[in-house]
Amino acid sequence: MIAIPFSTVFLVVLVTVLLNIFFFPSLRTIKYVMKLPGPPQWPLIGVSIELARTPLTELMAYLQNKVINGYKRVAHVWLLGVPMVFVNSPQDIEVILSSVKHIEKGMEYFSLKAWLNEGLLLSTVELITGKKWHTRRKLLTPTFHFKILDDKCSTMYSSAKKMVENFLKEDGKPFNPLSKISSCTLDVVAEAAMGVSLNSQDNENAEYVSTIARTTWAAVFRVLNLYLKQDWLWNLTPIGRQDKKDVEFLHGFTEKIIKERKVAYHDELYKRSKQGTIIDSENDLGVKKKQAFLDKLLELDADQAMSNADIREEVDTFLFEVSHNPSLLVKVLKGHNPRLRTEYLRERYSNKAYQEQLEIFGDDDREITLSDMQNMNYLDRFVKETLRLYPSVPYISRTITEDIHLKDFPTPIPAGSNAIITPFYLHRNPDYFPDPEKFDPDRFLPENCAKRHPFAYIPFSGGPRNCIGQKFAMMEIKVTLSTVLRLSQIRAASKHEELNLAPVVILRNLGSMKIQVYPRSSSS
Ligand code: HEM
Repeated sequence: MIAIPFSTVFLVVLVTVLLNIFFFPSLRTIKYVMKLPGPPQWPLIGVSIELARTPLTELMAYLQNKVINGYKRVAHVWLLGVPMVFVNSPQDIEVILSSVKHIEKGMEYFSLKAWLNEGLLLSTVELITGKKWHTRRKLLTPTFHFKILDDKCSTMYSSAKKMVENFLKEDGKPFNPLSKISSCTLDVVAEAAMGVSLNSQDNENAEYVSTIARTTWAAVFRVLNLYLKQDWLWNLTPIGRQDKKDVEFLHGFTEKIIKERKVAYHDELYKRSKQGTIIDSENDLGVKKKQAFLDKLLELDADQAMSNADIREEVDTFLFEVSHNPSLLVKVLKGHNPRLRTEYLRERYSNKAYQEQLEIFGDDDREITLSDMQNMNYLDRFVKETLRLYPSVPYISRTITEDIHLKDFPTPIPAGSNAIITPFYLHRNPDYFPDPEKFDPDRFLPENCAKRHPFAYIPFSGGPRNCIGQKFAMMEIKVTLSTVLRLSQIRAASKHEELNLAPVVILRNLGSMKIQVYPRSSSS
């Protein structure tokens, strides 16, 4: 038997491990990235060790010190061989986001893949047909048309009303509203986009909401500890094993929704065919009817244009996106802003927003309509300003497949790097938002917006891969806030200092965020 020296075995193991955990960019990418500005760091390993050690709640401050402050345009850091290029100015961000070339999502999104697969958020351009994302986006865009949303006001209003009733059951005692808001949003999206009643507000789906929170946390943990990228290594860890179970649970939940709607859809189809009316996409006048999201997918399923797995990845993606709204609503309700503190909602701003509701509805407790919403100009600015300070997507990333040449900038951002945009800091750029920490809805008066660069404010991203659900999201937020303001009064019960923001895929508060809710009397 030939004796293999221990040093050779050690070397082979080391190389295998390195090959599994390290990324190897091309020499050309390395050459150009090294020419870009950036903080002092180890070559290629970069900030990997520091990042793995940084607690989630300190991550935003860490990024600010490392790659935002002092870098008006571009800064690079390395993460286990991955070149991360932070792009900080609206002019340069526009070049990336508005391009049809740079639409491939960044490397970091791999950690959501097991759950969301090739749904719209993560899907890229297919190698063979070059079409996956384009085809799906084109298909799904009409399902968020305002004509479809028009019918959804009523669903949104009754869910919001139920949420306020649940708030009021707390009898004015301090409580964390997140789970109640999440259940309300889940119900709205399930009903409005999928045609399924979930009754989450009666506490039936609390596990789904908490599992999403755990899965997104695990996804961020994995990116920060990038040596866990390989599935075999990830599945060896306790967090990885729990994550696998969670993803199975989330998939089971969506499959149940699809199955339920499928039965109802085919029943409807059967009834119509018996009555001699066809359930197709044209109305009596021969005008193309807009279909809601899940029905559109089921129609394609019936035509065998989409498989069960295709439908599930889209439904998973849309249900995941639901988690943006609760995170935002909590921030609005809690009113965490250093300048305004606990009096924020009760006093100046909420009074203004409430006065607007009074002007529209008076004492009438009727449902809200789309045309009411068009008159809520102040509420609109209020929500936009909240999204400026607390964009629920604080970090956007793209894999760069072709060099990007920025205007008046000596070095290209080379193909093979990851371009990163941070709306959280972009929205705090004093060149575009003077005194950036000040909460001031009037920044969004038309005359003030007209002067601003269009890519200085991008809570819903921009360009071809912007948020497909933004009209739906804005509508739901406004219906919910209008209902909350009309029916109740809110006080923040925890202090601004107790806030602990962390980018857990979306921007979450890991600190305390209790509120107190009282009925709105006509005199208040
Ligand atoms: C306050 C609420 C929301 C905010 C701030 C928000 C923000 C965003 C942002 C910034 C992106 C781009 C992400 C990236 O490029 O990595 C995005 C994408 C997306 N959003 Fe939203 N979103 C919200 C609510 C929703 C809702 C309610 C839905 C669906 C019902 C939705 C569906 C999507 C989808 C499918 C994409 C991927 C689009 C694509 O890549 O083509 N979003 N969203």
